[in-house]
Amino acid sequence: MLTLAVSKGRILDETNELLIKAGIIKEPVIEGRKLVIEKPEDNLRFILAKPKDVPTYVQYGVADAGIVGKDVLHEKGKGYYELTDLKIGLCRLSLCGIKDKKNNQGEMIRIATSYPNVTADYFRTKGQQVEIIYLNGSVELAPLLGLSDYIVDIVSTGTTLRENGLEELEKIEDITCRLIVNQATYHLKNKFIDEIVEKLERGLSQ
Ligand SMILES: Nc1ncnc2c1ncn2[C@@H]1O[C@H](COP(=O)(O)OP(=O)(O)OP(=O)(O)O)[C@@H](O)[C@H]1O
Ligand SMILES: O=P(O)(O)OC[C@H]1O[C@H](OP(=O)(O)OP(=O)(O)O)[C@H](O)[C@@H]1O
Repeated sequence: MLTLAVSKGRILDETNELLIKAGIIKEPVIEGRKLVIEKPEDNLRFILAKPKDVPTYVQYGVADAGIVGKDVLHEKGKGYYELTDLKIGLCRLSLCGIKDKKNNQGEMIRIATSYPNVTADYFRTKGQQVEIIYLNGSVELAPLLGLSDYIVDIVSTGTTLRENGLEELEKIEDITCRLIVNQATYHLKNKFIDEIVEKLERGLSQ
């Protein structure tokens, strides 16, 4: 039996589609109030977790493996093996700001984001000092209200930016979901993990 932590919310439908296509499960994992879902017929148990918590469950070994976006992994660091790019949950992390706005020279730039580590890495690489303001969501509000000069956030269709008079200035990275595996599980249940990876890769190429 393998325990798989999957992300609740917007990527669950695509996750189900891929797991079914790969022949790993027969019926979808349904998001309701039940958070642990047993699928003895597939020799699997699913944990429905908040995306940002998936790496924690895997790192501590209460889940053997997990499916979660690269944005979360980049932000939360290591402690697990990242095995497969699942090519679902496609979006990008970008630096965005108010259309055509110029900043005052010489002032420290403020960036609002839910991704403070990714943002800090990005500006460190550029050699630019910035002030990072953490927000949980609706980050696009920050430049509109004068809380920040820019934001670093997920862009998918670009609708949220457009509807708020913002523009994408620089893409930081493309995001897709990854299969991550607990390090001990990887060694102890190697055959099962290899089988899952093989099935996923076959599912992806269909
Ligand atoms: N347009 C998008 N906006 C946000 N996340 C997206 C988008 N497209 C794909 N994703 C992926 O989905 C994940 C976020 O899923 P979701 O929005 O359900 O979680 P959340 O941010 O925890 O939600 P909530 O807003 O309820 O706190 C991201 O980590 C990212 O990998
Ligand atoms: O380019 P788009 O297709 O408009 O998608 C991007 C938006 O979607 C996400 O927000 P979400 O809906 O998760 O809400 P949040 O702002 O509360 O995180 C993200 O943070 C952007 O705001």
